[in-house]
Amino acid sequence: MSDAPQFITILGSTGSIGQNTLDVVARHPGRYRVFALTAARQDEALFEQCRAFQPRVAVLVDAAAAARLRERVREAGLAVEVRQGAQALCEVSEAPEVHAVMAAIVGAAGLAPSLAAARAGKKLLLANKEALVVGGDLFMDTVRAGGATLLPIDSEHSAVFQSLPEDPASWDRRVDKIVLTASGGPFRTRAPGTLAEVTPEQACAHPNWVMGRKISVDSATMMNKALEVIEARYLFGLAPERIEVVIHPQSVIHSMVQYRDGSIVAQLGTPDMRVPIAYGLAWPERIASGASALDFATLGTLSFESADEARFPGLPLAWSALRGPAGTTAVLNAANEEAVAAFLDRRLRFDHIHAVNDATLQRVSPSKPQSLADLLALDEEARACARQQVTRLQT
Ligand SMILES: NC(=O)C1=CN([C@@H]2O[C@H](COP(=O)(O)OP(=O)(O)OC[C@H]3O[C@@H](n4cnc5c(N)ncnc54)[C@H](OP(=O)(O)O)[C@@H]3O)[C@@H](O)[C@H]2O)C=CC1
Ligand SMILES: CC(=O)[C@@H](O)[C@H](O)COP(=O)(O)O
Ligand SMILES: [Mn+2]
Repeated sequence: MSDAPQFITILGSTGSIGQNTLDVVARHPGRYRVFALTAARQDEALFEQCRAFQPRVAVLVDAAAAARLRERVREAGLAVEVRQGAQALCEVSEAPEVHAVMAAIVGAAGLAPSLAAARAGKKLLLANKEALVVGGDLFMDTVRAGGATLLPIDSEHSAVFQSLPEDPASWDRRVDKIVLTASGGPFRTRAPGTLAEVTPEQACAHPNWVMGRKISVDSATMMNKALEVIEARYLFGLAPERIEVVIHPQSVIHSMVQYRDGSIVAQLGTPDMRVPIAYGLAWPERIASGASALDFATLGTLSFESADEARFPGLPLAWSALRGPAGTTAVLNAANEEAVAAFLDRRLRFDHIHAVNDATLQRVSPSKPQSLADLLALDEEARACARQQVTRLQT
């Protein structure tokens, strides 16, 4: 590495992953500088980050929030250029000064700027799993064509990446299967018959991780793991049947790779996203993350169980969507985003999230998406269908 600091764009800097990324960046001021910080509408939080990290650019998607931030930045005399709108997210992802882009927007809204970073050949640190679930092969083709370096930030995929051999060309030959661990979420032992009554607050109370609301609900339905199976399929190129899920309630083993000879290599650690973030930022080096290491003397029992399909009916949708025509995973993602938003808004029962996803998959038939425009059109078609299902289930 040269001595000059590397410039980083953090998409979704006000979120859980964004804040953890800034925590790691702050520990290494000589190594990293912030080029751009972005958010949807939280101008107060973004202003505080601008004061602390002095980025060159700050982006807000919401116009009124951007106007407020521009005014605050001017009053404070900060040398930060404030830009507004979704196109500005792509501009700060592909800017020539930028070395790495942390993709930490939640949902399909992160697809276009992630693709912009990939096309521009950046080091792309991918937390935004929905972007890959929607983009699929087109996403991976863009990474290859752009000469980008794609590093997974999702804890399970970082664990798999750390457990795989260095040479991707040998993965298919040497690896038997990938085993993703799942916590089982807050309702792992709750009677399935009572899931109709759970509240957004209960669903967001993850047992091991502090995360944004959307992914927390996904963990509670195990749709997070379904999205992660799809994410693993595209990242690592193994057939879907060679990707398994096991419930491991302690979230200490972050995932595993089983080799042809029966050996299993795993990555372990305390549940702290600063570890995969620091790994991705510094790869192939290792830098301090701020996380504490495991203490085996006090760790206690590590346990494992299989996922009950009656309790978690969304999990098998990962494999069925991967078996469907190209674009099916984008339909599943769009339905789930709409269903989770409706649940968080108290317009949909928790156990109806799966009903919306399943019904949307049955009603929307994708034709092979060839471009970002095709994907966005498919995403919108599936959302419209999912919204109809939400309305149907309300009445
Ligand atoms: N949190 C975690 O520990 C983990 C998260 N991930 C993944 O990382 C991604 C981010 O998750 P998390 O940090 O929890 O999410 P949060 O909800 O905490 O943060 C989301 C960020 O994205 C911004 N944002 C939301 N909608 C838009 C939009 N339409 N356009 C532009 N920006 C937008 C938000 O801005 P604003 O604040 O203004 O709303 C915020 O900065 C998700 O894909 C998630 O699945 C993966 C593994 C672990
Ligand atoms: C931290 C992280 O990567 C999350 O995706 C986490 O894994 C969620 O936990 P579960 O989905 O296993 O409950
Ligand atoms: Mn994860």
